[in-house]
Amino acid sequence: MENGAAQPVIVAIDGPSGTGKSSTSKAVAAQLGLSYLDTGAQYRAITWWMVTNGIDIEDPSAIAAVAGKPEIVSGTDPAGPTITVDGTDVAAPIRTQEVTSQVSAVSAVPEVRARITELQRSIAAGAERGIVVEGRDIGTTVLPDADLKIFLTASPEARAARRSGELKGADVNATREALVKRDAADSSRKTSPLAKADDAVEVDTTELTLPQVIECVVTLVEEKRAGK
Ligand SMILES: Nc1ncnc2c1ncn2[C@@H]1O[C@H](COP(=O)(O)OP(=O)(O)O)[C@@H](O)[C@H]1O
Ligand SMILES: Nc1ccn([C@H]2C[C@H](O)[C@@H](COP(=O)(O)OP(=O)(O)O)O2)c(=O)n1
Repeated sequence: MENGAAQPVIVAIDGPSGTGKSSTSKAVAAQLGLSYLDTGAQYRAITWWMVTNGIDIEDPSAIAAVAGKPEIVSGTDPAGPTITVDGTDVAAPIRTQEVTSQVSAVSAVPEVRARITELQRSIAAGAERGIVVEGRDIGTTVLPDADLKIFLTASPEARAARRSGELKGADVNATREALVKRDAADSSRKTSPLAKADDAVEVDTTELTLPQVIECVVTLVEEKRAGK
């Protein structure tokens, strides 16, 4: 790699839940010495704040009115990503079932998306060596000029099995249903829905191991850097 080190590289990784975005993005960023941003964690953090402050999640105008209030800070070291809201570490509470079941409604509100998108762009612009940003609308909306766009997919069965494994034996069928419902909500919202960018490389991870997916993405980044 003659010229790789100097140029910051921006990698966008999108896809539905359980396709391997977080694990792949973190590992690719660590291997290549890049920063890492989990944009889902930011939407979860603002959702946690809404829930904690008793905002009516059924009322988009109530959410919009306070969307600018919480201060969300993301630490972008892939070896130990962090997330705080108004200085409080929320890494654990943003993963509760309560937040997971409300996050699609909160993240569909345009004022929420505008706020979080601005934050994401400024984090990406400040990453000196480059960054891997994962989410749902990174390649289409947040960073349309990314150097490389990946869209991860996997069958609902594979995704549910992976997630229920994580949730220590949660029922696979219930997990699958919740997953499919959230995908439908995320894909059908008006403002920047979950979608594959026209110029994204689609990688179906159903039959691939995590190390295989990581190797595939690292190779694609290295090819980009080498100008292929
Ligand atoms: N290709 C794969 N094969 C098997 N398990 C995987 C694969 N990719 C990810 N996983 C596992 O599936 C779970 C969900 O992965 P994660 O990276 O959190 O997905 P996402 O960020 O897309 O929701 C994690 O436990 C992860 O270790
Ligand atoms: N760029 C993004 C990232 C996430 N979201 C929303 C929609 C998702 O259902 C939630 C949670 O995302 P997250 O990546 O944490 O979800 P999973 O880890 O895949 O379960 O946030 C979004 O609207 N736009």
